[in-house]
Amino acid sequence: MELFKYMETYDYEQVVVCQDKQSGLKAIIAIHDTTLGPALGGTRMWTYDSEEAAFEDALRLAKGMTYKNAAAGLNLGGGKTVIIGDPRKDKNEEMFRAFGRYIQGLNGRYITAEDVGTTVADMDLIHEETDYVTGISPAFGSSGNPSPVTAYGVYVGMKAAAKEAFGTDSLEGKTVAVQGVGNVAYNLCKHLHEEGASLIVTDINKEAVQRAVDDFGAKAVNTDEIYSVDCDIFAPCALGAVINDDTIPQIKAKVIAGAANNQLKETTHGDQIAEMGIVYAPDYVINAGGVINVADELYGYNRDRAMKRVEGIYDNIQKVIEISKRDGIPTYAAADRMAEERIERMKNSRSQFLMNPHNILTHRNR
Ligand SMILES: NC(=O)C1=CN([C@@H]2O[C@H](COP(=O)(O)OP(=O)(O)OC[C@H]3O[C@@H](n4cnc5c(N)ncnc54)[C@H](O)[C@@H]3O)[C@@H](O)[C@H]2O)C=CC1
Ligand SMILES: CC(C)CC(=O)C(=O)O
Repeated sequence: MELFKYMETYDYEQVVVCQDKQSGLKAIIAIHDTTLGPALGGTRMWTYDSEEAAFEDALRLAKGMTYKNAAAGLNLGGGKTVIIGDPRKDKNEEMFRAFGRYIQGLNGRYITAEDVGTTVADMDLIHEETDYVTGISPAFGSSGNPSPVTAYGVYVGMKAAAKEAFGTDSLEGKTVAVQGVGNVAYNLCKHLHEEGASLIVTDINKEAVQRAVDDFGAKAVNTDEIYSVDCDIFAPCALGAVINDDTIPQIKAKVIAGAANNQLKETTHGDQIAEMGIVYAPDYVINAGGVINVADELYGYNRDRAMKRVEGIYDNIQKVIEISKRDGIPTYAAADRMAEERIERMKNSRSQFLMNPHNILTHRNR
């Protein structure tokens, strides 16, 4: 990858590479755009096949956060971190504290939270070094683990997409195929099960699958079978790029609505599923519940206020569908248009993010 060329093409502001020999920290903080406010986005810890793959993931995820935060109406820009390593084996206290110092060094331009491979306990360690972290333990006046709230947002967004595809937003009797039953999807399955949906699940982690089978009567399938199962709704809730040339011909679902970031491998795949008549709930619109919840910490966390805003994901998915019909474009492009228009409007009134008292996480107890 030619980093500067890539940054220039997609308008990235900053990429910070962090290395701490003692703890083994190797992290990439990507800040895409701070027009709307400080860049807020989670920290993913994952074993990447190459450094290039880690850079690509950080960059793509950071840009996704710019669009997610803009589309959700938050006064936040987009950024994301990836830490290279195995979250089951390579974590230690010094690593997250060293990472916290790097975040502190950015002086509020970037605020972190959980993502795949990181937990509330990791965020608490980061908080030892910086206030620019959300999703820490509720004892600090924080919102805690964002995953259940992300799941609730995906659930209400899925209902809005179902209304478009099936004429009703009831999910009772619908079959939902869920790819990955981790932190978000387990909670999503709970909502779906409670409403009377049938579940088909897969995961590379056998214990996660067994839990969904035991708790929700889900049917388990192999990881490569999930695309082709007979279902009404496909919910990608693992990693990105799963809507691609190989998988699209297998998909029988009428709706794609899930938590995973960057579900479309390329935008052309969004065009293809639209041509097939599939209602696609754009990933960054439907999975904004977690960031809406943690962002509420900037105002002194209020769960009722945050949850009310998360419920707005239903309306936001409807709005995207309306724009898609009005302008004759696929839903992914409609979501991009909605986000870009908001950023553009704000760009006219101010450019780069400047620190002000509302962006400092001073409302919590230490
Ligand atoms: N946690 C949150 O609040 C948010 C998460 N997301 C996105 O949602 C997705 C899921 O996030 P979490 O539930 O937090 O992560 P998680 O790590 O708890 O769950 C992901 C699950 O996917 C499984 N998985 C990985 N590769 C797989 C494959 N090829 N096939 C089947 N299963 C596979 C993993 O074993 C794991 O159980 C990620 O893409 C994340 O970026 C988006 C917004 C917020
Ligand atoms: C987990 C969220 C709090 C933020 C994030 O990184 C995301 O929405 O992908």
